[in-house]
This record gives sequence, C-alpha cells and structure tokens, in this order.
Amino acid sequence: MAAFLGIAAGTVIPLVGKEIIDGPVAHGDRGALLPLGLLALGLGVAEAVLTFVRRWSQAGPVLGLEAAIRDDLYRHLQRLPMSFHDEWQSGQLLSRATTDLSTIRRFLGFGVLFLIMNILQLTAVVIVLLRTYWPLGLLVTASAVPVVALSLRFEKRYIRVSRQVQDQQGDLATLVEEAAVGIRTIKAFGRRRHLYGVFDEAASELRRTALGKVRLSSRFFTFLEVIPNLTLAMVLLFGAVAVGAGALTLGTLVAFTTFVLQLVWPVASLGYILAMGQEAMTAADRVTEVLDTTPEITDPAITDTRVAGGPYVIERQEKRRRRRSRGRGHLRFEGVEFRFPGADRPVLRDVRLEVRPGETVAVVGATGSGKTTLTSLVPRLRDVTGGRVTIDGRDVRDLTLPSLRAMVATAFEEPTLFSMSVRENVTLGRAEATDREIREALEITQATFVHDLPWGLDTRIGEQGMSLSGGQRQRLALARAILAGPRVLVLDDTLSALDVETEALVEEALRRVLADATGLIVAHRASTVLLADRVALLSEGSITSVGRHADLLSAVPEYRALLAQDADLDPERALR
Ligand SMILES: Nc1ncnc2c1ncn2[C@@H]1O[C@H](COP(=O)(O)OP(=O)(O)OP(=O)(O)O)[C@@H](O)[C@H]1O
Repeated sequence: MAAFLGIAAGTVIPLVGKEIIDGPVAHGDRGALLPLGLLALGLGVAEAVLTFVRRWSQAGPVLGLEAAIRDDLYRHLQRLPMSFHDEWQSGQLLSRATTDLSTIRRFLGFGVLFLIMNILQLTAVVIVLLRTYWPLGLLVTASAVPVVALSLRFEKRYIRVSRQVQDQQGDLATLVEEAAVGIRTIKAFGRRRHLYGVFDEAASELRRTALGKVRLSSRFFTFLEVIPNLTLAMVLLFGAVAVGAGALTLGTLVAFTTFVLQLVWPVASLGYILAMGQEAMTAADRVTEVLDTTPEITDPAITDTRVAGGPYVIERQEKRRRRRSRGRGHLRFEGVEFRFPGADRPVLRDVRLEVRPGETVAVVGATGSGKTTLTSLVPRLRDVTGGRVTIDGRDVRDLTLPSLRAMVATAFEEPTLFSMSVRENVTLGRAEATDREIREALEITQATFVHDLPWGLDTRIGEQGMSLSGGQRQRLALARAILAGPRVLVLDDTLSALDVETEALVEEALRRVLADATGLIVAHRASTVLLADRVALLSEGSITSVGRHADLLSAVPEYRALLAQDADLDPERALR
C-alpha cells in the first residue's frame, strides 16, 4: 500500500507543476502560486514518508522468510541420508545455505517490489502521457519495444552465466573448507604452494566467469540507460515543435518532460532488477535441488489405519514396549546385501549373523571388506539393499528413526567432536544424563582427563575449542555412546588410537557395559577381539566363519593371517 500510494504521489507532482506553469506562472497570478506550491511540497513529503514506511514494513517479513528457508534447509540436510552427503561437497551445501539464500532475500526484499513498482509506474505514466498528448505518448510507448526484446535475450544468457558463477563459488567454498580441515596434512607434506595454485586457479576461474557476467550486464544496462534518454531528447524535440505550432502548452511540455525523466530510473533499473531476478532464480534452483531430494531413510509409512495419531502414537507404543522389554536387543542380519548407489558389485552379500542379548560379537576382516558398512546398517545410517536387519525380531525399517537410534549407539573410529562443551559432546545421545552418570561414563572410558581441563566438563572442545589427542577424542566418543545407554552398542574400531595400557583399562571396564548390552565390535587387534564372546570373519562381503576366537585361530587360516601380526597372539614372535 505504501508503495502504491508513493507512486501515486510521485505521479501527481508533475501534474501540479503543469498547473503552476500554465496557471499562476503564465498569468502572473501570485496568489494561486502558494497553495499549489504547498500541495507539491506536501506530496513530496508524503512520498518520502511512504518510502520509509515501505522499507520498514518490508524488512521484517523478508528477513523472516530468509531465516525460515535457512532453517528448512538445515533441517532437511540433517534428514538426508549418508548417501546424499557422500555425493555432495560440503562447500556446495555451505554456499547454498548462505550466499544463495541471501541472493534470494535481496531479490525478494528489493527486486520484486521495485519490479512491481516500476511496472506500475511505467504503466501509470504511459497512460497519463497518452491522455496528455497522444502523439508524444505513443513515441514513449514505442520505446518499450527494444527494451522488452533485449531483456528477453539478456535473460537467457544471464541465467546460464549466473548459475556458473554460483556453482564456482560453491567449489571455492569447498576448497577453503578442505584446506582448513586438512591443514595438518597439507603442512606435513609441504603442499602449501601446490594447493595455493589449485585454489588460485579456481579463484581466477570464478573471476573470469564473474567478469563475463559483468560484461554481459553492463552492455545491457548501458542500453537501458540510453533508450529513455534518447526518448527524452525526441520528446523535447517534437514537443518544442508542437509548442511552436500551438498544439501543446508550455506547461504540458514541462510536465511531459518531467514524466519522461521519471521513467529513466524505472527503465534503467529494470536491468539490475532483472539481473537480480535471474540470480535469485538460479539460487532458488540450487536451494530446491537440495530441498527436493527426498530422504530415502525415513520413518515407516503408517499403513495401519487403526493407528490414529500417526508416528507419535507408534513412538509412544514403542516406548512402552521398550520399557517392558528392557535389557533385550536381539540383533540379526538376515541374508543382508548392500550395494553402494551406482556400484556394480555389492559390498555385502548374503550376510547372516546373530547377536543375542547380552552377547558381544567382533567382526574381523581385511581392510575394505565392508565392516564399517555392516555396522552402519544397524542404526540405518544406510539401508540394506537386500535381506533385512532385525532387532528383537522387528525389521529396523519398521521402527521409527528416533526409537531405533535411541536403541542403538555407535562410537566411530574417527570420532567427531562438536564445537561445544565436553558435557554437551558427551551427552549428545542423552541430554538428561546427570553429572554422576557422566562421571561414570568418563571413568569407564578412562577419559577422566577432562576434569583437568581449564573449565572441567564445561571446557569448550571440538573444532573451535581445546585440541585433544586422537585417543582422547576416541575415549570421549566412546563415553558418548555408553552414556546413551543403548540396547545395541556398536563400536567401530573405537579403541584403535589408545596405547596398550589404556586400552586394557578401557576394555576391562567395557566388559561390564557390554554384559548388559548387545555388542557389535569391529576389531583389528586381538586385544579388542578378546572383548567379544564370538568372532565373525567377514571375507569378500560375506561372513565365512563364526566362532570363538581360539577356535577360529586354530581352524581358519585366513583369520590367523589377519591377526597373526599381533604379537600378543604369536608367542614366538613376541619373544623374538
Ligand atoms: N560411499 C561409498 N561409496 C562407494 N563405495 C564405498 C563407499 N564407502 C565405502 N565404499 C567401499 O566399500 C567397501 C567397504 O568399505 P568399509 O568402509 O565398510 O570397509 P572396512 O572393512 O570398514 O574397512 P577398514 O577396515 O579399512 O575400515 C570398500 O571397498 C570401499 O571402497
């Protein structure tokens, strides 16, 4: 409303001017000058106030919209499965969540409104011009033809080049991120110059594309500046002739030229606005590419019509069932197959394995044999492509994700700590854990070193906090998994960075935890294998043997070969 009224006020001002020139000025009537002058002044002030109201009332909703889309995008990114994140560069996601959304906001906050206002102003002024003196009005209207034709051509080319710039910005963000995360490796290998070269090449490429974009838009913008000014010159020329011939009053000509001058900005700014629109459109495309990706790993579809209330009811039922059957956690892999998207061979084939409640099974296999992939199927970080994984007889795909993930906790080999306090990091799986429970979990994992940190449990660690050693990080990640109090505990080679002594202490304490849970442990070392009741040998994608460690050691040569390098196992070597 403020915008419309502003345009109306702005359009009336030249008409008042015309009245002043043709009335008081032409007839020397000073008395009428004052009210008309005050009217023009009043209209000017009203236009200014309305501009302020427009900007003020528009900023809030537009910024709110940007924040809402950003939230949606973040929430969606977290719902997307591992396979999505495997494929997408993090820099691309980063640039979409930041730069692209700001581009959309700028267009919605500024461009859209000006686009509507300019079109309205153009239409209003053209109508007034045609009514004031139609031959000149027609001349002004005709000047729109080349503007429209060129805008359409410009649009197609600009879309292409602005998409290219935005994609290259995403690539550049990825390079910066990788350089920051991998700085240790880069320095250690003395590859600073080399990586600088790679970055410089990408940055120069972006510069070249951006320059091409500027060249394209400047040609267009110049053209848009020239057309209205050329029209103005023609209006002045033909208008002067018309005034000379007595077909037009001087006041009308002055009003006319003021109107045409008023058109210069809307036409010239059309270029910027269209360019902004194209950028916003490609940015929106990039954002919707992410938003339109459907998460493949979702809660089960509610086909049971008796369950009114949907997932919440299922969730409640499951909680009740879990309370009743506390302590269970019967894990079974039933003919499981897993194939990475696009891969020609499956990584896992016909995997059959049973882990009974309270039992711990170690998975041993050559590197790259699929151990991590196998463990990721339990909390549905990935979904099986054949067969099924069940917990207490129920397919994990039939459980809601929150209840499944409350049931299964995983500690990974490469532990991720977030830029939060030790407490927040450790209680990630169970926010309501008490200090006593946290202390116990830290004691089990021999992670009491945190009490010596400057602010104890409240010390900020992770990417932007205190640096911790690999072993310290692993122990915190393990404490996190234990504190979650899962029915199924998955440890993916979690103790690999610990020294022998600490490992022994952790293992001793772990034995108590594992006695109450179902354990699946990926193991490379004999000492870790000894934590388990049984061992499963994963070979070429399937479980080829299952049994007690000592039995497999004596009966299965492949198993022996895998663990023989471990001095503990080979007394002769240990003595040597
Ligand atoms: N995202 C992925 N896309 C395609 N193939 C993958 C992907 N991740 C892993 N692989 C392949 O799947 C196989 C199994 O990988 P996995 O990480 O499960 O092995 P692993 O037994 O845990 O190895 P390690 O002992 O070295 O940790 C490997 O050959 C690997 O190259």
